[in-house]
Amino acid sequence: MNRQQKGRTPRRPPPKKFPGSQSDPVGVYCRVRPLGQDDKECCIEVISSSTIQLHAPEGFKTNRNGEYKETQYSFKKVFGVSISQTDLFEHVAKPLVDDLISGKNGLLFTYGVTGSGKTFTMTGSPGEGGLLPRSLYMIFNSISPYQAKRYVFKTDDKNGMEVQSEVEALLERQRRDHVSIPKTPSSRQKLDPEIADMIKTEDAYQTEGVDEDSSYCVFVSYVEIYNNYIYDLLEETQDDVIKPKAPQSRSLREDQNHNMYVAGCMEVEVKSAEEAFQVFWRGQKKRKVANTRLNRESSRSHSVFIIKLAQAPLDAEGDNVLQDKNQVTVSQLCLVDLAGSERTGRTGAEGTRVREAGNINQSLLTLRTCIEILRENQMCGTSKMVPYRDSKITHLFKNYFDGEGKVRMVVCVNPNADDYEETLLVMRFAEMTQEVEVARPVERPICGFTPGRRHRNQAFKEELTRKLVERGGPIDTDFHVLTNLVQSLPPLPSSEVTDPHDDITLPRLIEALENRQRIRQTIVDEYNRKDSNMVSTENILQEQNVKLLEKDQLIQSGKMEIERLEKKIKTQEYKIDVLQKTTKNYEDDKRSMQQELETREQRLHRELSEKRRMEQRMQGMVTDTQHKWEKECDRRVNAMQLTMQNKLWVKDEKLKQLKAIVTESKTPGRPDPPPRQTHTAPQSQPRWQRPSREEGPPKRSASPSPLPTESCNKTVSDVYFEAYMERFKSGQNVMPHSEISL
Ligand SMILES: Nc1ncnc2c1ncn2[C@@H]1O[C@H](COP(=O)(O)OP(=O)(O)OP(=O)(O)O)[C@@H](O)[C@H]1O
Repeated sequence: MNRQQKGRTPRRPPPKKFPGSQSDPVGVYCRVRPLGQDDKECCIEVISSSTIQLHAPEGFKTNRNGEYKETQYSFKKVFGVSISQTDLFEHVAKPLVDDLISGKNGLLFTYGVTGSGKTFTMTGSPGEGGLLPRSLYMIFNSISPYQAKRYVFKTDDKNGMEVQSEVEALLERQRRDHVSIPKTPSSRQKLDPEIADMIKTEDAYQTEGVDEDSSYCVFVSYVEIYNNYIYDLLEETQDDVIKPKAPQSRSLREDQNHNMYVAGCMEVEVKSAEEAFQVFWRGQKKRKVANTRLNRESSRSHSVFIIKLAQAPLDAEGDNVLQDKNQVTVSQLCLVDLAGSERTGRTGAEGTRVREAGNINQSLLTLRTCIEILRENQMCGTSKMVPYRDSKITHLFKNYFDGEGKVRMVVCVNPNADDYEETLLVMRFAEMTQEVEVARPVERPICGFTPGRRHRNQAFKEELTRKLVERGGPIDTDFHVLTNLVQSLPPLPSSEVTDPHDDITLPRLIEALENRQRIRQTIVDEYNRKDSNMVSTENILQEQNVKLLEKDQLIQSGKMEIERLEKKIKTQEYKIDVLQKTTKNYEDDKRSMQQELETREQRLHRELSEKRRMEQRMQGMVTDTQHKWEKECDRRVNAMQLTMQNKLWVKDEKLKQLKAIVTESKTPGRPDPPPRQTHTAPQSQPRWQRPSREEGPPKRSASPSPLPTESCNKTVSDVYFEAYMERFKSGQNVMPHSEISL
């Protein structure tokens, strides 16, 4: 990263434009004054026509709070020490004067540390007039031929302007001349030598925006804001030298167009730049006297010089100012020399000085806060309240920031290293200020009269004079013209006849007279021709007037049509907006319903598959249970069959034994059958009686042994069991033991 890039303050994106109207950023210019004789170290370097670089002086060589040793700041334009007052005026104030004459407002203020050259920039010094005298000079240079007579325009004390008739104005002039009403300094009065050098300038700047069919009038006022109180510097006071009256503070009011103004503030009508500057100087002197009296410095108050320009169209004849208050356009240019920005601690200020510094800082801080909030509102689309009312200076200029004209600021810097810290703060604020946008003022409405009225009227008057001359009009006016005419004719030769035979003198005289007669005739013809030309020109002009009127009407109707269409567009846009919102709502609904549908479908699928699984499981269980029951039934049937077979077998066995017994008893010599073993059948024991542990497991009931040879130590049940097993092995039906009953 190179040195230049390192310290560069990052540029922010351009702010948002005003909705529906064009806007311009606050124009911030930087002027670097030359280093003072006693100043040793310089901390500022102009590195391009729009950038300056601040170098930290010796004591600040370490990086504090992450700041770089060099910091760069960019502005609309940076003027180095060699810039002349003329060039500065041309860049900074001339466009504002152009605007003023075109009926638009402007605000120009100088801002900077004490001693940085604010007053030098605004007021100037002898031989080097500042922006203020140069602006006055340009204004009067442009409007002088079109100025209204004194008191034709009259302020109404409510920030409005009234128009008086020529007669009323004349009466007022006479009244002021005879009654002891304080007079404004006349332009013919000799200029104060102190200021003569400041107002004289070779640069005859003029604006092209002057409307020749309007009449102009300039009013100036000059106020000072000290300790957040407004004082009128042009107020006429009958000062008592012994016991001077304390100056009266003025309040701020809002007019019917919501513009702020200083109530009861003196507005002086001026007819020339010299006169206006004289008024300004009177205010300056008053300021100086107040400063001496109150023991304060001029740099501790803000001074506001307001140039108000009233303009009204001439009537249809192009003769007088139109007597219609609504046709008066009032524009104003405020030239503000702000109090020096400084830290309280720096000058070791005490008591009143601390309060002063506090108030200055407070008002400058409010200015900063207002600018910050404005910028935030514009860049982020927020609508935070801008605290204009917190300070008189911001409250007075509220309209400018709300879109009442161009705002320009000249930041003055002293390259002296001692001012480094304060200059840093000033630079930051100034750079931020240029990010604020101010709505461009609207164009003045066009008046319905034909242009060129003033010239036509003047030409008509001249012609009338000439006609009067020819017809022997008023002597005092036409004598001069008549003399000129006679002088322009060739001189008559001498008519003295000394000799009766002189035939030269008379014919020469006759010839000269004939010559004069011819010239006269030519002049008369020329006049007649011009007269007829004039008539035809007037006819053409009248025709053109009619055409212009028609065009004006067309423009008016066009404007109305545009307005109507704009309204329609707005309505349609509103409808589109509503429809878009409705569509969006429907789409949202549709989307949520589709989502709901999908969720339900998924749930249904899940439930179906669950059901199928359940069915399969139930099917399996049914089959299992069926199998089990079939098996059980089979088992039970088999068991029943076995029981029955066993019973049959037992019966058979019994029968067989009985048969054998019967047969043996019939057959002699046959050995006795083995003694029949008696057994204690478990059945003999009652069913409810549990056998005791000593008795051991319940004994099987004895039954007759099928194999008597082994029956000596076997129980009947053992015998049965073995027989049963044998039968089982041989595949015969067996009877479960439990089913055996004897
Ligand atoms: N660009 C410049 N060229 C020459 N001299 C200058 C320039 N700027 C300022 N000065 C001189 O510097 C001195 C201080 O300037 P000035 O009074 O204008 O400062 P300031 O900012 O108005 O101070 P304060 O805040 O005290 O009113 C004056 O003597 C002035 O002539």
